[in-house]
Amino acid sequence: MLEQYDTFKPVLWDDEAVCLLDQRLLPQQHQYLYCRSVAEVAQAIRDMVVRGAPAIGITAAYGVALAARQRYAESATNWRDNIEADLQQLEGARPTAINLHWAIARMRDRLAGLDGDPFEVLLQEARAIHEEDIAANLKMGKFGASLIVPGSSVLTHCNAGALATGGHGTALGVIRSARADGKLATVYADETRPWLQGARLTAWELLQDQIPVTLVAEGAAAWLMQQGKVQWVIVGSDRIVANGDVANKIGTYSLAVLARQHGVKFMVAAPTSTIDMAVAEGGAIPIEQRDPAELLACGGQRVAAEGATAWNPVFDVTPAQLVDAIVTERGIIERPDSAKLARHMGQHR
Ligand SMILES: CSC[C@@H](O)[C@@H](O)C(=O)COP(=O)(O)O
Repeated sequence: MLEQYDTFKPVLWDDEAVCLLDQRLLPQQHQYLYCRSVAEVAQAIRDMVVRGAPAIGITAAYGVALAARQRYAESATNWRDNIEADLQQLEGARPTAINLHWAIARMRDRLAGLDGDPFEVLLQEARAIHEEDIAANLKMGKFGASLIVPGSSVLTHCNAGALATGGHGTALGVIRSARADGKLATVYADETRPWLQGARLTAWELLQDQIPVTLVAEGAAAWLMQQGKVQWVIVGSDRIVANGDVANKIGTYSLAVLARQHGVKFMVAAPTSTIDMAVAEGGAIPIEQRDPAELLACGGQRVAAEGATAWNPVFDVTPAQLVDAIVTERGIIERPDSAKLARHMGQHR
């Protein structure tokens, strides 16, 4: 399935290395970065070579396979103890996306019972995580598209596409499916400062699939909605917690407030690997703060006045009350709350 599915592949395994389409360089350059050690994988996640919650989970899973090969070669008896430092290094790469922790926890469970050389088994587990993510996105794309009335226009934020996942995408998976059903009029994409995931990545990715896209500055969203130009905001998520609160790219919360004000529907598309039932409410989600320099510059060029400082949280939390639908590979949760999330995740209350 992996081999046939994508027109481009953000994450690949290539015998000796985890190969990452360097998303810092898109859309101008299409270059793969080869990571041959777990330290290189963790660095690539920290530096945004690969980004998007499911994609960093998949990358880390391949990173665990790399680490196991190395640790087993160093010591066939102590590799299981020694690999723990590698797992922690990967977990520490980015704090908000739960998929990273979910994937490493699954790899940790898998390696616990292994005898002999662990590499092949762990590589298969990483491939399974990768393939399951694509399958989940294809399903949620269909569920999400079923909510959209023909002729609708949508606004998306950041990049929650194939680039951010194993393939197909979450929010962009819904958009791809709705477009294939002939339901979509216009797709608007926020440019998404400061990394410009919307302008650089979402626009590029949609155009690869011949889906026209219209960029807007974040500041244009209120006016776009006031003018009646969109019926849905569709976003992905880095972590959905037990009460239905949603962490996603900074600016998502503003869109949800604006959507409610203007009678626009708000959809979150994410696999169940993004749902963290161990956290009760959004206030407890760790929010990544990145270097203020990312905000003070654009395209590597300082734009802010010398002496200005910046505050750079890169995610925010949208309260569940502002969400009309969470869509996963299992189905649709309308107007999410704790009881509905628990039912969806098979936890009886
Ligand atoms: C399917 S991706 C969902 C989210 O990870 C995405 O919307 C997002 O916020 C990505 O942030 P990024 O900082 O680019 O990793």
